[in-house]
Amino acid sequence: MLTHCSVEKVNQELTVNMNGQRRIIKIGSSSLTSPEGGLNKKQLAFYAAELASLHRQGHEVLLVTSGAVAAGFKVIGYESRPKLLHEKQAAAAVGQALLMQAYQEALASEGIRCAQLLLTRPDFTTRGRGRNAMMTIEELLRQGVIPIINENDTVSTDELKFGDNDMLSALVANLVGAGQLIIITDTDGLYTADPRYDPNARKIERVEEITGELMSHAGGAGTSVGTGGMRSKIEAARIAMRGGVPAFIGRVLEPGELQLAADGRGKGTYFDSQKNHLPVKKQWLGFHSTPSGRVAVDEGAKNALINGGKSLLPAGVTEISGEFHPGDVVEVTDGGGKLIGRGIVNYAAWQLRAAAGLSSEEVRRRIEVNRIEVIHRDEWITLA
Ligand SMILES: Nc1ncnc2c1ncn2[C@@H]1O[C@H](COP(=O)(O)OP(=O)(O)O)[C@@H](O)[C@H]1O
Ligand SMILES: N[C@@H](CCC(=O)OP(=O)(O)O)C(=O)O
Repeated sequence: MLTHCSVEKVNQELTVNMNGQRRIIKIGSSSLTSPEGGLNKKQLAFYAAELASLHRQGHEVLLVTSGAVAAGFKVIGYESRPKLLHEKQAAAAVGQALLMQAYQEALASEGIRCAQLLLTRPDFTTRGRGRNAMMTIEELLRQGVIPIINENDTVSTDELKFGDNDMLSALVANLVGAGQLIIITDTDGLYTADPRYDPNARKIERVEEITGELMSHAGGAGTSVGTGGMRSKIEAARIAMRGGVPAFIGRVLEPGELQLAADGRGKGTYFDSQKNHLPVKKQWLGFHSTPSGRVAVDEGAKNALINGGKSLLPAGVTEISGEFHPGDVVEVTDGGGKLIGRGIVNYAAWQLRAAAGLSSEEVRRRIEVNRIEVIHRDEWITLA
């Protein structure tokens, strides 16, 4: 199967689907701050002008920006980017205000208003909160305001974190049904190896599907202020693609380059959206929900779920961990503990412990359950 184009094939094949006018732009710390800490205001003003230009072209523009920790740590008195959670939170609390002030001033000089949205993971994993965030964003866009989004670092503990803002940008892109996700970074796209270390690394212009081989090309962060590196950007692109949103990862350094990135002519790598993208319910299940437990299944059930498009029946269940109730999301693994997917479970954990390994007939005789399927195929997503 074709995974990514050869470097020779390049641009003429860029038939990226970018009909939607709604663009999510993600800017990383390394593009906005200096390694010693503090905002690079000139650079930030440049991006603001690029956003303004895109906005004037009639696009609905949403910005996901990092930089709060990097902007704030020096002001607090830390010598380098802090590692401890409470220090990062303190730095972000200082830096976020500086970051917003800088965007607000820069965009105002372009005649554009902006708004701050600070989100945490539960804003996506709890359906009502996700809807509220979406309604707010919709109203801001209707009023011509650019929403500026960052993680709410002050209240995010490690378990609640998105991981990094690359992931946040993909979740936002799916939430608002964006036409394109543009991840701006300090390198002009994805290479076959980290170009900092491998002079023979070749650029990949276009990706149709993200495979394990492609993931293996990607390394960690390039600078002391960046966090996720190329790997987290590809993960973000994967989530956007599965949600039907095409993505771009690359560099925007000269005036007009953001528009070029939006037009399919940017300096970076383009990721196609998948034709059979997931319906919203399955996106939520796969990428936004928080599993309450784990269910291991045997090989027959694994095959039925992944290849047969079938529901999971009690007979295929071998192990249960965690406490869950009907309607909760559980992770499903194979016998070796490898994740194969997630689904909405119809049993409480205690019921499933009693039903595991039994035929459906036997289960009906012994336990009162609303549905015999442990997970119905319509409430299942394969993640293997
Ligand atoms: N295969 C690869 N192709 C391109 N860049 C890579 C690759 N692997 C690792 N990188 C590194 O990822 C860095 C970008 O990630 P990061 O430092 O987290 O930036 P940001 O702050 O923009 O999120 C690049 O500077 C680059 O050195
Ligand atoms: N919320 C953090 C984001 C950290 C982060 O993800 O950074 P990056 O890898 O530069 O996008 C901040 O604003 O500092």
